[in-house]
Amino acid sequence: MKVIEVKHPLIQHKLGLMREADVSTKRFRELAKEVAALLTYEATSDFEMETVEINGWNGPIQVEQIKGKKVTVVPILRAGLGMMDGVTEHIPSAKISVVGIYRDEETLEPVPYFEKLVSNIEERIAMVVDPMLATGGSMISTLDLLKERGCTHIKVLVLVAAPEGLKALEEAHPDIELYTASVDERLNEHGYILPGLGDAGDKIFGTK
Ligand SMILES: O=P(O)(O)OC[C@H]1O[C@H](OP(=O)(O)OP(=O)(O)O)[C@H](O)[C@@H]1O
Ligand SMILES: O=c1cc[nH]c(=O)[nH]1
Ligand SMILES: [Mg+2]
Repeated sequence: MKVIEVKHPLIQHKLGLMREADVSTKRFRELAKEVAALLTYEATSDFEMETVEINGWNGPIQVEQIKGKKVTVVPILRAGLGMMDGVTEHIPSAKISVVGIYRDEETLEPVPYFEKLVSNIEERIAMVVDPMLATGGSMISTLDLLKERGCTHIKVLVLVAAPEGLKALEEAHPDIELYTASVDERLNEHGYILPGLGDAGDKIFGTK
């Protein structure tokens, strides 16, 4: 599995602001979107290009365009919705495939509850977004589902990843690429990432 921890100053600065204990819902939501947009910039840097001829102001010219597969963004409900607009800011034509999974607070096991994928998803690059990769269970379950539906080209974007989650994801899905703003230290005894962000879903939706 290719893990890219993006150390760009804008990303690191914004992530630092998100870690403030008293960050407001509004600010957290804005920053989640901004960091997602910056991760998208990095995650699309290997998209294949082709030269095409167009009519320029002074006659025919050759320009570079992105070639080949189209994109579907896959937000994992709920918290993944907080990153979705950051991705579509740069890829406005992307179709959206929604996966609903929550993590059981006692067992930490993923519980799937919703799925609405675009048709012909196998023809698209899937860009899966979720702010937190903790045990990795929710992401592994999502990627299991996407592969069952035929996806072969998957990029994962998370704001913060725990080493434990990265290890589990590597074992389950070694073929994917993961982009993150930070590989944090560890999980605590309740499965929360340290130093982490706290409960990202609650912070984005204001449910606490
Ligand atoms: O790697 P894991 O151990 O599976 O944990 C990470 C998951 O937990 C959070 O979702 P949560 O279950 O809190 O749902 P929510 O987005 O609705 O708040 C987070 O957004 C991830 O989906
Ligand atoms: O640290 C964590 C772990 C799981 N889910 C979150 O929102 N935060
Ligand atoms: Mg949550």
